[in-house]
Amino acid sequence: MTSSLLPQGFRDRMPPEAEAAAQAMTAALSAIGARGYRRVAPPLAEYEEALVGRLKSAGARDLLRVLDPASRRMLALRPDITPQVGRIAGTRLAGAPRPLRLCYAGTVVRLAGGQLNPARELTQLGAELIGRDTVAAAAEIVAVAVDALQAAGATGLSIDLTLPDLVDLLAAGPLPLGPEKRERVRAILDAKDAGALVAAGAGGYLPLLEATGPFADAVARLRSLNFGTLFETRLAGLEAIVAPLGDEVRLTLDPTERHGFEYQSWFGFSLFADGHGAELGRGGSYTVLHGDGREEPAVGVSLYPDPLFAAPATGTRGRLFLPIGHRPAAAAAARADGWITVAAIDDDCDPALLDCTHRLAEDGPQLLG
Ligand SMILES: N[C@@H](Cc1c[nH]c[nH+]1)C(=O)O
Repeated sequence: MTSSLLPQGFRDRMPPEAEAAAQAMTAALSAIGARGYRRVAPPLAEYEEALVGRLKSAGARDLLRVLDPASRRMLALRPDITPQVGRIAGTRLAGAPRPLRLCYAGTVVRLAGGQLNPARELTQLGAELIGRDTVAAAAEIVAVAVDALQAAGATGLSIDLTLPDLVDLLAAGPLPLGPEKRERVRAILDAKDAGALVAAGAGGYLPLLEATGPFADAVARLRSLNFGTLFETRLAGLEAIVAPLGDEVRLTLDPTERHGFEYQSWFGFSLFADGHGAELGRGGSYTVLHGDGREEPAVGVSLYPDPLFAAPATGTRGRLFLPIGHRPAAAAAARADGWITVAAIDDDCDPALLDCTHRLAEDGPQLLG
């Protein structure tokens, strides 16, 4: 039925999913806020060029556009809130002290759904740390992401790390490649196509394809390639970023993964949780462009928590039916105690049909028989 009422990739969120979503979003945002991130709320639509112009190497991909009759200009619905936060940091908050910590939550819209997830409207919430992209800044963002996902109810987290600009780093040093060849080699590595790599004359990059998997093993394998000090600095950086995490977060490394990391620079990561095949978040280091051409380093994370919300909201005791003539003070006390109350409006109201689990009696809530 919805499919005929709503465009493909858009859907209604219904109880209990919508309730679980609201609750989990609040919990995740307060976990981020508790680490000093101030909330910003940029608009759903902007001028198209403003949406793509603020992050270095962000392309005009994936935009759902509308012609605005008022300004006669092209507007785009935001596919990602990070560039908007970059715009705010580079304009209104250009003079604010650094590092600048900002967080956000809202809806983003894609031109087309992904292979795994056909949704075109997604909830995105996240945190951006602007003014630094050091190992310490990245470590904080990873910790914030873990806190926020756990607050939203995710368990069994795993993080897949990547080095988005690895090809540029190696091409300028130990594995020389002309600029014209780099894009091709990046695409081949992304597709993990060993044959094509050799055919493209970039056989030196082959060991990178094998250095994928559990973090410690993959780092050891990469380290043994002896690609020079700059590369070694990157590996040590990754180790320092994840060192505080402890054993409860599983770690993997896929050094050549670039899909979804179009504007990230030296560091990128994706987040997963038990029971959910789809990625729950993604982040990394990037560059904010200011109006005067200045570039500023930043690191951040965006969570896409929709898959977590299929579970019913937790932390409430149940739905308590309030019969006609109940004492309002008793009902208020029950709500304060975590009950959801559903009051009878007239004698026709049936507690079972109203999804109630309990009824408010003289001596308190009673299980409905
Ligand atoms: N907004 C990016 C992730 C990100 C946040 N900050 C830096 N990178 C995404 O959704 O892919």
